Amino acid sequence: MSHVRIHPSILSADFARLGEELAAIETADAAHVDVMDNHFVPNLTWGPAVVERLREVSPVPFDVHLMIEDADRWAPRYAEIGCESVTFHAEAATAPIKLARELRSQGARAGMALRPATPVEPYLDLLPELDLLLVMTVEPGFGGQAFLDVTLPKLRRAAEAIRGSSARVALQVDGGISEATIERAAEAGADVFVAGSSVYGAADRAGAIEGLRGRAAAACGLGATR
Ligand SMILES: O=C(CO)[C@@H](O)[C@H](O)COP(=O)(O)O
Ligand SMILES: [Fe+2]
Repeated sequence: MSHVRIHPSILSADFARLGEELAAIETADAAHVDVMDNHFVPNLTWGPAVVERLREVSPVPFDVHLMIEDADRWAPRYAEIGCESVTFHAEAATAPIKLARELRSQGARAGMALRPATPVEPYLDLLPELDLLLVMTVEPGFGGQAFLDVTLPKLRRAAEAIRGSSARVALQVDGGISEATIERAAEAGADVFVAGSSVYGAADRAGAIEGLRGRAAAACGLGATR
């Protein structure tokens, strides 16, 4: 059984057909939903009203990635509308422990994300409060960017800290994940892979998902079975 999880990002989907685009990734482990406010990042997507309706039609759970300021105020709303996992940025949360506890108390998995230049060390004591740690492998804001190899040492240190802790924390990577890069991220210790352009840019979305899953699982030395 592989613990590799593939989360296609609907940021690269056709926004005029989001319901169908979610149906096209039913073999994925979750849909990655990027929420941007044009303040924390220079881009704007959707808010809770749109995400709530999309969740109602989605065949897969929602992994929400909040690239917004004032995360303390808005993140709980995404748990309330039924998103299974809610990830806020460490740089945007005033009280990350309180926020993570609030998300968990609402039944969601609590995730915390780090920009490429944000070190992981100041946050290691928070691992028991989290279900997921997201190491951004591009600067947040846009799909289709090149994977930043400079983030790999941080990913390795995060993986080592998670292995050394009693906390069960998934290690997610997001940005530039493709068949050319996923093995590097898997070898460094990631187990949840966000992929936008490499899944939605492919004609066969299910094939792209299985291709990524197989490569990541092989890189982890686990074989491709789920
Ligand atoms: O959070 C983000 C971008 O800020 C991502 O989730 C992107 O949507 C990933 O897209 P690709 O790099 O895989 O094309
Ligand atoms: Fe994302």
